[in-house]
Amino acid sequence: MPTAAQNIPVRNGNSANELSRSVSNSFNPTYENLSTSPTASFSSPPNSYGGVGGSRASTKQLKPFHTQDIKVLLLENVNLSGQDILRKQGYQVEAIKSSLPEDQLIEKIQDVHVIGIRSKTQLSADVLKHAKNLIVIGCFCIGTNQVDLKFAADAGICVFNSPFSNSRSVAEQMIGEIICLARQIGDRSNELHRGVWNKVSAGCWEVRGKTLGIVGYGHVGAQLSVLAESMGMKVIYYDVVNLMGLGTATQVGSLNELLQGSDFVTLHVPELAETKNLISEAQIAQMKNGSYLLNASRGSVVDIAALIKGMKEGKLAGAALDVFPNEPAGNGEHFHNQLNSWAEELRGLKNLILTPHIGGSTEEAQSAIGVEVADALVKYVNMGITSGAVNMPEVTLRHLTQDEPNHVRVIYIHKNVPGVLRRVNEILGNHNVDKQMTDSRGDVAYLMADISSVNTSEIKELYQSLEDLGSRIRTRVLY
Ligand SMILES: NC(=O)c1ccc[n+]([C@@H]2O[C@H](COP(=O)([O-])OP(=O)(O)OC[C@H]3O[C@@H](n4cnc5c(N)ncnc54)[C@H](O)[C@@H]3O)[C@@H](O)[C@H]2O)c1
Ligand SMILES: O=C(O)[C@H](O)COP(=O)(O)O
Repeated sequence: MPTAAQNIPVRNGNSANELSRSVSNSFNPTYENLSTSPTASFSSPPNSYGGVGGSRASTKQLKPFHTQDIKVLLLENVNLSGQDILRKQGYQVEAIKSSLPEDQLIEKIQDVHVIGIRSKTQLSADVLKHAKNLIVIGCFCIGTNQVDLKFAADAGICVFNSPFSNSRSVAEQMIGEIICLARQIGDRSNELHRGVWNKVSAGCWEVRGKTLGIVGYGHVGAQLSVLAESMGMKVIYYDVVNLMGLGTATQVGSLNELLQGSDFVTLHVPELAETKNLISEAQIAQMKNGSYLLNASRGSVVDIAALIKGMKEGKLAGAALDVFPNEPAGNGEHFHNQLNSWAEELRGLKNLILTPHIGGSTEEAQSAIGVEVADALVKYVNMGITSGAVNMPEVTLRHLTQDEPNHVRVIYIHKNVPGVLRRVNEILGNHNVDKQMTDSRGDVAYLMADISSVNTSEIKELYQSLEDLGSRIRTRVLY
């Protein structure tokens, strides 16, 4: 088995590197040569990568093929911490600061193996169907609503995110905004920036003793709950799941109960069909007169026309919006009616804090997310490990060691239908299956097996036999 580029026979005057590149260019199983490996070379990992479990000295680093062939596209200014991890693997990394218009995204996604995005880039089925080589998507953020997770799973594309690394940052922003709204600090600051001294106390309040109503008591909501209580606020929350309240926070039985009892309402639910316009005219009508509404979840969760009405009528004393139904691809002067029809009207409202989706935008959060998601991508690309995946079963195996030179790791993503394991094990059965794990999630199942005593020619045969099964979604053989 070739274990390094220099061991590969040189054909047609090509250098070993050129050869290894040419054999591994096609990553998609539907392509000739393709593969995820039968014809590929093994390259030693850079020192940066510690692998999974066990001591570094004994771990055998698996690579799907020559790392230089792995193309990674990172959009939306993914933090350098993540870019560095991927570059140190030797992958080809292109990093772009903004998201891309759909036509450019489709063009670029066609030949990448890995894509990293944040909340803005829409990876719909229409886009993903062009991604012929894509094996994995990294959402360098919490939300994954921007990705068609089902389409991706059915196409054998694994999706990872960072479930909580920016939760604290969002919670702290909420605390800052709650105080700013209660004291009208945004308006006073804007006035003074214009040269106007306007010292008022009317309609300005302490937050101590006021009730905060949190809708969605997950990672962000729970962090916020603790911070708010420490400032002397009473916390109630509404969630579709029964959850234990932190401190003295109390769960209420309905959204209306929360709206009726809160001085401040903050929204921390995911974007779902059920959360679209969760807060509209009828819900605002339930809120206390002179209360405040804050949304840092997704733009679809609040009906903005209803919010504008509530603000103009004085039902709401203030609001803070960090997210919007349509958000620009990058930085610049974009917040006008062409983007969202009510933008100018919003800009004219008093005691309304508008922020450009920065809830998770802190140095701490972005650098932690960069490391977390890039690590998950490397483990998936190099070793097939799906721990933390949001659309595939979570499957992992103890690592192979240097003492196991003729072992290969087989990954078989397949339709979750009866009889597949029997057929796969018939194929693997000519070898010793050292360890194996399989799990399913919905229509898709993921099998990982380490088999021993496999020679180079057998790898291709093994691969082809698995590819020929009708249940196949994607086969990868790593060695
Ligand atoms: N503004 C930002 O920069 C920023 C940063 C992080 C997260 N977010 C958004 O905030 C959302 C929440 O983040 P999180 O980490 O707390 O998510 P999470 O998954 O930990 O928590 C979400 C909670 O909402 C609950 N929920 C779901 N549907 C609900 C409904 N209809 N009514 C009430 N509760 C419901 C869930 O049961 C869960 O407890 C994310 O999905 C993301 O869209 C925004
Ligand atoms: O889903 C998230 O984590 C937040 O909405 C932040 O998204 P961003 O990384 O695009 O700022």
